[in-house]
Amino acid sequence: MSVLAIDIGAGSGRALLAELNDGQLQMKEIHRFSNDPVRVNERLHWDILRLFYEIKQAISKATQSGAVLHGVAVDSWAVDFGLLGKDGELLRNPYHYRDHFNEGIMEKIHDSLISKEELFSKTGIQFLPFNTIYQLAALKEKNGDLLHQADSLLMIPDLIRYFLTGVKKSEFTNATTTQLYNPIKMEWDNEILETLGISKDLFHEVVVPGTIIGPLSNNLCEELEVPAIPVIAVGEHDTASAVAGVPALDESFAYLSCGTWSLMGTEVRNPVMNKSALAMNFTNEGGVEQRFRLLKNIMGLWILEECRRNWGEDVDYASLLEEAEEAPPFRSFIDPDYPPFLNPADMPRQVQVFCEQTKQPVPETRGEMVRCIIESLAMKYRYVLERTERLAEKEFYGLHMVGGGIKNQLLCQFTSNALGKPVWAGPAEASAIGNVLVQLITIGQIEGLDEARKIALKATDMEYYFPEQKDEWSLGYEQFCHKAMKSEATT
Ligand SMILES: C[C@H](O)[C@H](O)[C@@H](O)C(=O)CO
Repeated sequence: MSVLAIDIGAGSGRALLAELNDGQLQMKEIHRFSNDPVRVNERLHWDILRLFYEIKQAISKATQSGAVLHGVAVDSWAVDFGLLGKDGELLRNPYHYRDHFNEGIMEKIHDSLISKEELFSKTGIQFLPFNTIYQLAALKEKNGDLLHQADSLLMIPDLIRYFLTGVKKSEFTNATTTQLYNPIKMEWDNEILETLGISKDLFHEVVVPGTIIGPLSNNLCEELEVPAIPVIAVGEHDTASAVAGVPALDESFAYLSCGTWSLMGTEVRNPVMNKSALAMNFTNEGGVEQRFRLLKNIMGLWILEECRRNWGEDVDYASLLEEAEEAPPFRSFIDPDYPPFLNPADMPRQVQVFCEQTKQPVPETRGEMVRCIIESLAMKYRYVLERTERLAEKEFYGLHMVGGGIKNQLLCQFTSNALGKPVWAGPAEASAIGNVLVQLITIGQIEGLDEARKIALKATDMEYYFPEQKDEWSLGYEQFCHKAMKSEATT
């Protein structure tokens, strides 16, 4: 019984054809495509119709390979959405969360409409300026017309699933990232929507991961000449699928999902919505089997990707990492979550500005810059893991690192050094694998998540990193906290 997993990240998408044979997961990547946001005048859009075209290619390739598909499912990044008109048509290409359209809205909302304390007590979600709630408030302020025309709001995977089936449903893990969903009541929070003046009629029934939504639409079956393959809602927030794909054998473990973003935290049975979680700006995003992901967003490898884009894409990663290894250690640090790093015009310059403003040596060479970024990420991982342990009231022996970022072995080693703990790295395709595993659970091939993670471990070539130069890195961490994190010293 084969399934097809479509995983769309901020930079690229992939389709994995998979099945379970004698308890062994067999997977084959049958389609890979780039995900290129499109700027039109000032606005930054996702090219959603192109992404749907690529997904149709993947379904064709899968069926032409002779596989009999018992499920297809999509996962992608969070917070972004599409609006449908009363005719069921997409009103416009969804905005990209890095668009400057949302700037200043979060402060306005909390100064005038609802306090952070009240919003956190209802949603348990971290405050990030691009959360769906602020994107909607920005639309209401700057383009209320569009909201009037709108009949439905669907998150990116919900929207693609609607294109596949014609059925409008919202999936739980992604719904929680909107900061409009109440995990205690397990429903959209109408009081928040009322306060913001956003119609609750835009929102659809929320389904949990493992729900079969329905077959591919007749139109699509005819167009692609494929059977009515069941479409399954999995952990559609890619980080939720990544956490489902973590090959952990312990009930409680620490993970770092490392890609464009770094998401660090642990898995809990109930959301942690106390004063400390609010003060440390942690989030409680929904997980598979109704678990919750207590985590924190860290800006991640986006900073390095943007430097590389600025220096020219022909600059290969390997030589950048070699130059970084040769650069002097602990020369200067940045706080990766310094807000201007979200989408600056010139990332290398922005890193230099941070070092100038904090009176640290300014990285001049690419090696110095890349080392500064990777060391700072590793130190921030320690900073966040210590706070995760405080909130979870548990010390973690080591860290599971998953996602494309584990291909950066220097980052994995520096992370182990900074934490002073072992790092177990793999799988790189955790989101796609988590997507596959939830489909296989849904069609009865695997009993549940715990068994699925054992199967993920068997299917993964794990890499192990052990801490080196512990004393030097502890001193380096003090320098990081003093130089780069002093504005956050209180949390
Ligand atoms: C905005 C980010 O996409 C989101 O916070 C993150 O969790 C994600 O979806 C990473 O792919």
